[in-house]
Parts: sequence; C-alpha cells; structure tokens
Amino acid sequence: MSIPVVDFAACSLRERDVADGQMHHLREQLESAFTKVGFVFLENTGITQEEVDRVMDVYKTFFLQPDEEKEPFSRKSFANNPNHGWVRLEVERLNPRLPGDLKESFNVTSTRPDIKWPSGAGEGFQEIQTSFFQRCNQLSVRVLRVMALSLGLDPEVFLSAHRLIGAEGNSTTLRSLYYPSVDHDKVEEGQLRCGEHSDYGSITLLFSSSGGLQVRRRSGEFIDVPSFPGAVLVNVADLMQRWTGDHFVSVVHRVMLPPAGDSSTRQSLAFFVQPDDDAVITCCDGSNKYPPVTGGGYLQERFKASYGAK
Ligand SMILES: O=C(O)CCC(=O)C(=O)O
Ligand SMILES: [Fe+2]
Repeated sequence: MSIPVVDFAACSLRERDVADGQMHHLREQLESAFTKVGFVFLENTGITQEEVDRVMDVYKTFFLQPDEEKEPFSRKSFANNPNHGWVRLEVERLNPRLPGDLKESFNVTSTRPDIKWPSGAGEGFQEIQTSFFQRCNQLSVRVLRVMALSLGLDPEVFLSAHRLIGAEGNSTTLRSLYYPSVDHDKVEEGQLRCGEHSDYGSITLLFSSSGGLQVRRRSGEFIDVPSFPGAVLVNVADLMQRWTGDHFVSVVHRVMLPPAGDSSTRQSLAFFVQPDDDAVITCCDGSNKYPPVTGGGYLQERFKASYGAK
C-alpha cells in the first residue's frame, strides 16, 4: 500500500497518559509520512470500527429521507453556526472548475444541546454525534502533539492554537458525507463524487465505508486509497502546510465515480480540525515564508471559493 501505515498504540485513547519520551519511533514515522506523502493510516488509535459504524448508520437514515425533511436543517439556517447543517447534492464544488460534487453532507460545527437536531434520523442522533465529535477531538490533540514533537518543537506549539475545539470561536467540523448511487447517463463532463482539492485547516481525520478516494503523489499520478476498517486516515491540510513553512505537505485528493454499472453508495466521515478563529498562524520554523493569517480569516476565503455564490 502506498499510504504509510503507522501503529499509534503508544498514544491510543485507551492510554490515559502518554509520556512524550515514549513516542520516539512514532515521531519519526509521522514526520516521514507527513513530509513525503501528506497522508497516513493510523492503527490502534482507540477509536473502533463499531463507533464509526454507529455514526454512519444514523446518518444513512438521515440522508435517505426526502429532501423536504432535511431542508429545515440546511447549512446557513443556524444563526450562530454558519457552516453547520445539511448541504444538498451538487451544491459544493471542491474543485470550483468542475460541476457540483455528487454528494450530500451534514456538518456538525456545534455540539450544543440547544441547537435544533434532526429528529427523523432515529433515537440518539445528537448523543452519537456529540460523543464521536469528542472522540475525534481527543485523537486530534494527540496527533497534533506528536506532530510538534516530530519537528523538535515545543509539544504545545500547535495545540495552543486549538484550545476552543467544539466551542464558539473554533470552526472544527465533523462532516458526514453520503455519496448516492450514480446514474452515469446524467453525469456531467468532469463531474466527480468529490472534486480535486486539498483540505483547509490543520489536519483531517477520515473514515470511509469503501474505496473511491484518490491521493495525488509528487509525480502527479493519482493513487487509489483503499478503505481500511479500524484505521483512521489522517492528512495534513493547507494551514498546517503553511504553518510549517511547507515542511509538511497538504496533498490534493478526490473521490472518483464508481465504474458504470456499479450502483453502490458510499459514506465517509471527515473531522476537519481548524485552529481557533482568532489564532494567528505564523511559520513555526521562523522563516516567515508566509505572512501571518488568522484561522477564521483563512477559512472564510476558502469557503467563498468552494460554495460560490450559493
Ligand atoms: O469522502 C472521502 O473519502 C473524502 C472527502 C474529502 O476529501 C473532503 O470532504 O474533504
Ligand atoms: Fe478532503
């Protein structure tokens, strides 16, 4: 497999405390993966496939409802959480030069109990989302710590800009994606399940039900990424590349259509880790290769490109 696989057991969420000194091997492996490939499969993180399946199951119930049932939960209809909510098929264009992506999604940016949660997805929707959001948050914190150590930096260097995940002032998002079966007769020229893009924030955790994801190598060729039950796919996103003065690489990826005649659907869960909106990101190597930018300001620019005027 071309995506490196790294055993994260030393930092698993099953371990209550992790001593920085125990991570020597892990640091080296993560540093190598994030500088050469930009993606890594982490095994033994403590997040189990059963947890992932539970989240996907409730979302499948949600997505399979008619659009009228999902409409009241649309993105832009949550006053204080502009990115929270449902995005219908073909609205987002992760590659703005291509037709709309053949996917639906639901973004969770707030786990507050007082926002309106969909009821048609069955019992426990809110609790299942909230608890999975927290689990992904805990894992992200551990990964960000090892990433800082792998660069020989203060272990808090990234974490100190991620103090507010799950609260006001931070735009970290748990996004559930549903890719319906594809009618090849209706597909537009160049249309994909998810157009070529790189992610916007610091890192992304990804869980998927089946293949279809492709990642671009330095040579320019795209490689297929298989689904790897039980493992978490972690990738470097654009702000992290900028933060590290291009040491860690944020790599272009996309989700392909299934072959003609294959009517299967696909699901994935992406946890997009964002620095706090007010955190000022300056190159951690002191190079000043890029001017300082705030986490929130940078994200807004990127949203404008991928949602267009909609
Ligand atoms: O569905 C996937 O496997 C990838 C989705 C993705 O890359 C994204 O939403 O940023
Ligand atoms: Fe992505």
